Amino acid sequence: MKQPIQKIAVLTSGGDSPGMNAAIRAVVRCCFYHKVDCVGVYRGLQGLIDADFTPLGPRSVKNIINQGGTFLKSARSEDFRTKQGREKAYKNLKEATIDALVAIGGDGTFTGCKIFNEEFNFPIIGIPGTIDNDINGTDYTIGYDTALNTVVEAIDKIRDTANSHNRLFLVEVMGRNAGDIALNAGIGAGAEEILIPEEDLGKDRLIASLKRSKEAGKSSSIVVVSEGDQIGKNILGLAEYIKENLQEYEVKVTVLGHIQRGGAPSCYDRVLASRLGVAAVDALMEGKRDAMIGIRHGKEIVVPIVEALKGKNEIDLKLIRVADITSL
Ligand SMILES: Nc1ncnc2c1ncn2[C@@H]1O[C@H](COP(=O)(O)OP(=O)(O)OP(=O)(O)O)[C@@H](O)[C@H]1O
Ligand SMILES: O=P(O)(O)OC[C@H]1O[C@](O)(CO)[C@@H](O)[C@@H]1O
Ligand SMILES: [Mg+2]
Repeated sequence: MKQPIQKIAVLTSGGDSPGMNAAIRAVVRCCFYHKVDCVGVYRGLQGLIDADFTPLGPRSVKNIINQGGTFLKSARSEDFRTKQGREKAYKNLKEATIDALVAIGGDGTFTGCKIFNEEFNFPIIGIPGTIDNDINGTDYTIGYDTALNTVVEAIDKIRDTANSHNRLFLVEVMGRNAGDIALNAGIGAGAEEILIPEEDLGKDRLIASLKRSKEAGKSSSIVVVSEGDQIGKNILGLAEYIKENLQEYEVKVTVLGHIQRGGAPSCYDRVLASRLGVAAVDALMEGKRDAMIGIRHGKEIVVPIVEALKGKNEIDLKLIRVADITSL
């Protein structure tokens, strides 16, 4: 018979994302609700290897629902990629009498957790926390909505100056290999063109489209470029290409960078994080293992971790059409 869970650890791993604190808070308070102990792990999976643990109670997580970043800190751990590192992590978990783990992070974090579970049969539930929205089995990841709002606000400001000077701006946004941020923020900010890894626009089509919009009477242009897009990977090179092939505009480049990962979480992300945090602990208490809690059609769902790792949610092709039509 399985031992009942008496102590749950929680960690945040990979790139931080707004709402991670709200998720930790929900996990801690749901542990309290179930009368099980909760332990925070500092610096993600690396903290398991270094036994960097701290006890957490409901009051340890006061006043953090509105804070960006993660008070438990995050890390990208090279050690956890090694068998030796993971053995140390397991030994530390056992010594601290921790029975289960809630891991808040992205696809890399879940990959590490899946391997760890296969090796040591250790109960883990994942919560998708990444601005990239690049995880299968959940409509949204924690931090994505806030990042979208940050990007839209920034592009709105760029639009003001682009308009005043009749300029074309290339705005690079994050998303690793996923175009979700670029596509949705691009539509929200009224971008003329959006370059995403899921659709190969090609440089010639881009130039032709920008020429058309100039001829249609537009005085400025915004091109949102996903960092993972093939022709956008070298945004400065792309700017040079546009300068050579489109004399109509003065071309400028803005790389939004890590501003997209910071800031107070939106209400949507706070609520999402709270729901997924509670559902993660509930799932562990119900005996679920090796799974991720996602949100699908507005409802919390339990997704096997292997499913969550089957690539990302497909981009909605209808959105590309919406972007094309609304930028005419
Ligand atoms: N194949 C793997 N084996 C063991 N551990 C892994 C593996 N892949 C990733 N990890 C662990 O997960 C950590 C986080 O992964 P990664 O840096 O890809 O971020 P993420 O969780 O995908 O988040 P984000 O993409 O939002 O930054 C890695 O630093 C590493 O410790
Ligand atoms: O600066 P870092 O932490 O290496 O990571 C940057 C990457 O992390 C992400 O922000 C996701 O957290 C990606 O969009 C980006 O490619
Ligand atoms: Mg990732």
